[in-house]
Amino acid sequence: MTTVCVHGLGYVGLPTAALLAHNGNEVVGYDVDERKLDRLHRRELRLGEADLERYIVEALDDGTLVPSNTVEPANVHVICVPTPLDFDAERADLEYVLSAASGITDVLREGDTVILESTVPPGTTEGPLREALEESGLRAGEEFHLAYSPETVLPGNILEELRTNDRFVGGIDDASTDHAVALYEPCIDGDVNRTPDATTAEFVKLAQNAYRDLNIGFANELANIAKDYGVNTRDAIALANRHSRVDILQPGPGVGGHCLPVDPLFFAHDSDSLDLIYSARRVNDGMSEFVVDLLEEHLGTLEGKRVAVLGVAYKANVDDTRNSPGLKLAGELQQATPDRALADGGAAVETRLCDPLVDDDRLDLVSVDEAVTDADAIVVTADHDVFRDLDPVETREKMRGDLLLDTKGTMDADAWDAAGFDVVGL
Ligand SMILES: NC(=O)c1ccc[n+]([C@@H]2O[C@H](COP(=O)([O-])OP(=O)(O)OC[C@H]3O[C@@H](n4cnc5c(N)ncnc54)[C@H](O)[C@@H]3O)[C@@H](O)[C@H]2O)c1
Ligand SMILES: CC(=O)N[C@@H]1[C@@H](OP(=O)(O)OP(=O)(O)OC[C@H]2O[C@@H](n3ccc(=O)[nH]c3=O)[C@H](O)[C@@H]2O)O[C@H](CO)[C@@H](O)[C@@H]1O
Repeated sequence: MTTVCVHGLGYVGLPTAALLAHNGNEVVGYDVDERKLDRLHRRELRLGEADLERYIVEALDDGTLVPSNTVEPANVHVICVPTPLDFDAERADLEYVLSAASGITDVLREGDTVILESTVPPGTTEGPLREALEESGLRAGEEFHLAYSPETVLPGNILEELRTNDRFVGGIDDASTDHAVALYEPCIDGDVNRTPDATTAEFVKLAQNAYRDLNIGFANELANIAKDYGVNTRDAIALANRHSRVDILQPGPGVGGHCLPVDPLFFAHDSDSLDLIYSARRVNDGMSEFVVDLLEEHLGTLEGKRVAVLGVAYKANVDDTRNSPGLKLAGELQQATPDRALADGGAAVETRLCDPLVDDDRLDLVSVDEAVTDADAIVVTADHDVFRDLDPVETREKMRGDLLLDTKGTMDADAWDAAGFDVVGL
């Protein structure tokens, strides 16, 4: 039986640990966060995906997955720790990866395999990770195996994608690739593809996320252009996509999450050749300003207006607020009343934030009812099912104004229009 130690039990590591545990491996899940480990021991999982929670609990209950606050010796170490962007330095912060590596050096044995799954700049596995692991005194490629295999699951559908997505695996040599492929192949229905080396695998992961960011950026730019021509962007995109070689994504209030707004910039680590990638980032980041301008245009002025922002999760039906477009929009609305107007006795715009999926004491979140009561406008910034189910007639009765700005194109425009709303989209 293969023993595996998974380092980092977050959105990626915990499901991965369960997948490996369900497929004949003895898995220890190591995390530095004691509260997270306590919650796992108590079976308190709040992942928002019921099938995934059951799957993880099964592995915990049958003892094939054991949470631990110490790094354990294992045949395979899988690293799934965060790789945030240091926004000021515009560089990936590799601190967590290097600290995971340093934990592994204490237990690494000859013949073991280390696989990095975190999203990283090209060259990380061959460079800083290898160097950190060799502090153990063992040589990568000669005494232990080292590979990179990115995770590509889509939050909201993690279990299904974990089992069925194709994977790609790049080792620092053929034997390392063989060992990593052997770990994943029995666990997934998708193909396990070999890349020529670890750096190519790292590059491919960034290319996928940059491509998606660019495609959304194109849709967002179309939304800006369509406004100038009085064209409905979503209708136009649907028609354009009827061509078999066109596949444009959807506009929105910005690109959130911790992957698409971050990962494309990792390409800049050792390259000055980024251009489109920066443009897409600029367009996507500019969408909150576009939405503020739309609101102002339709409300006449923002001064003294009450705006209900529905959705602070970064996308539909998840609880994750990292780089949330809804929060960014609310922040920009707060800044939108000019100091001059305030000095003249004008009132600031009031925003009420609402997201029934998010449980975060640091945010001043209110119920949908509280958010819409006496509001002048609703801005929908996340396409949660729970918002789509709102009754437009009842909502209209509670409100002071009649503007529905649906940045996600998720509400039934005809029904809201019939209930007396001024329905505006992107
Ligand atoms: N969430 C996703 O949808 C997704 C998808 C694909 C790839 N990724 C990438 O996977 C990586 C992990 O992302 P995530 O969303 O799971 O992060 P996360 O923040 O949800 O979880 C990371 C976990 O690692 C733990 N940790 C930090 N340092 C550690 C250490 N030295 N040893 C052990 N544990 C440590 C943290 O306590 C945390 O529980 C990132 O590189 C991310 O870009 C994420
Ligand atoms: C290549 C790819 O598929 N990568 C995925 C991505 O996962 P994600 O959850 O970050 O991705 P999205 O669902 O795209 O959401 C991001 C933001 O874009 C907004 N959006 C989306 C579609 C659209 O048409 N218009 C929009 O405006 C949306 O609202 C949200 O704010 O990265 C993960 C980590 O690397 C991957 O594992 C995962 O495969």
